[in-house]
Amino acid sequence: MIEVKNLVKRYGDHYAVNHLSFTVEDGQIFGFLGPNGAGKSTTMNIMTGYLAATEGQVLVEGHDILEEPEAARACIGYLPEIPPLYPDMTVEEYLRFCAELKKIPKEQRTDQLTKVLALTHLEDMSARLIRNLSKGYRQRVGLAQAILGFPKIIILDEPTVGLDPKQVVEIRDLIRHLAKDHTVILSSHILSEIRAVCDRVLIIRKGRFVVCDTPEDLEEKLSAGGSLELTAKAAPEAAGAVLDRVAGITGRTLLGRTEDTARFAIHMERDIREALFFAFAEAGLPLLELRPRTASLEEVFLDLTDDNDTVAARAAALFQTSVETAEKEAVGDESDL
Ligand SMILES: Nc1ncnc2c1ncn2[C@@H]1O[C@H](COP(=O)(O)OP(=O)(O)OP(=O)(O)O)[C@@H](O)[C@H]1O
Repeated sequence: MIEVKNLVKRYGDHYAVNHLSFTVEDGQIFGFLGPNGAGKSTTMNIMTGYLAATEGQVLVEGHDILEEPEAARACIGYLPEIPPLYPDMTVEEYLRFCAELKKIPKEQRTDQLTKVLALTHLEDMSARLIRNLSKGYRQRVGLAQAILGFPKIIILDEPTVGLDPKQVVEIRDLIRHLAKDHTVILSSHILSEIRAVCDRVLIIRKGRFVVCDTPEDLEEKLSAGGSLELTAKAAPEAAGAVLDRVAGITGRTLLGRTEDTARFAIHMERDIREALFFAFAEAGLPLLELRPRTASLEEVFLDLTDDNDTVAARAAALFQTSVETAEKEAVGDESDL
């Protein structure tokens, strides 16, 4: 288990990680999702002891990463965003070197190497110089070093970045395989990636906790809050002005527009279909369509991580993760924009 408590990483005035807390239970495939610059790599680097936090605490299997770094790091295998490979070594030389650094007992090294090469489908490449490997194979070597020693927790920072679709599928299969005996934490800014393999998803934005749930519950909660799709014969601004006057709307997103129509997703705290009907009628703007909608995780993610702080705060409020935090963020983060 990993417990992250109130983690802060500041660079000057900039918060790369801003009071982030979460727990990863044993046996999970835990996805760390956020747009570029959200703070995923920074958090992972702190969790693995590569970077010191400004404030907060990380406990790995009960060991504080700062106070008992050896014990904590012994539980973790880490594939950083840029794996530290030595191009002049062969794959086998490099992995033997890593096994030594990880203090794997000598008599176990050959056996472990064989297993890890098989798991990452690198058997035929073991005698190749790393400099002569393709990007996909290099990524596998990085993965192989993370798995060596078969630590309890395996942390992978963007493990499929730059890989072709076939390689992506292979890495996903490997992650699922590893998850049978290990806790796996992986980061990505690609939602489909996380959805495909993860039991639980933590979404962060600008270094802050947004929501943590199963992919299915994330979708369900957004829909359960009540969501409608509305198309009006009006310019988006005019339709938006009508929506501003209707009570009970917790958020809206413009989904599309044509020359004379605007289509919105409306999130509501109660059934407001009648009120919408009368409001548009009163404004003389015909409602062309009004229907319930279910949100895809893609939309949940886009809303939650929207560049516009108000949109993101409203989406976060739907999950009731912390309405206060969400609202504070909407007001307090203007300087980050
Ligand atoms: N050494 C540093 N000095 C100053 N700012 C930094 C440093 N490292 C990271 N940052 C900033 O901290 C924030 C979080 O960066 P981080 O690399 O953790 O994000 P990320 O979610 O991993 O993004 P990506 O998906 O692009 O890798 C960014 O705004 C980044 O510019």
